[in-house]
Amino acid sequence: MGSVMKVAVGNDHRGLCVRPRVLGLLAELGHEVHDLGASGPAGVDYPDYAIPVAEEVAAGKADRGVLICATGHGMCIAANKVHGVRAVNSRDVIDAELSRRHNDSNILCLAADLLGEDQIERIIRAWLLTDFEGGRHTRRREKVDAYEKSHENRS
Ligand SMILES: O=C(CO)[C@H](O)[C@H](O)[C@H](O)COP(=O)(O)O
Repeated sequence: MGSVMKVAVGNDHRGLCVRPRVLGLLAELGHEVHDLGASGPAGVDYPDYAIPVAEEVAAGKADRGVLICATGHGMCIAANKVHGVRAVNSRDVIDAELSRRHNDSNILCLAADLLGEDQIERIIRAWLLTDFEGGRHTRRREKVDAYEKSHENRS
């Protein structure tokens, strides 16, 4: 059992089908969930869900974020526009674990169209439990952070 975290969650219309399972899993694991996802089937736009979740994580209001759309790609692209976010789109457990161990990923994006619900659950469980390894990976992450900082407030 890992530590309890605040997890912000977002989905678009294509992620709606797995939303109940994801929210249920996070609650079952004891995490504090902030649900910012679409609750109905009407077509919506993924940036409207990715960016609020990313902003919560970047501001420290949430420790982690989980975003679900059809492919995970749109959510990942949009979330990574917010400074301080390290969003990844993971298709399997090893991929998700490596994104934590080496990249300190703080948002996990998932493809509702390409992954079954059981696979999504396995990926989320592993991602939440895996720690950042630090060491040489910190130096690399800091280079990304430094680039981001040096480009803040540029238009
Ligand atoms: O996967 C997505 C973005 O990467 C989104 O879920 C989009 O909805 C997807 O691109 C499909 O769009 P559509 O309007 O649902 O056909």
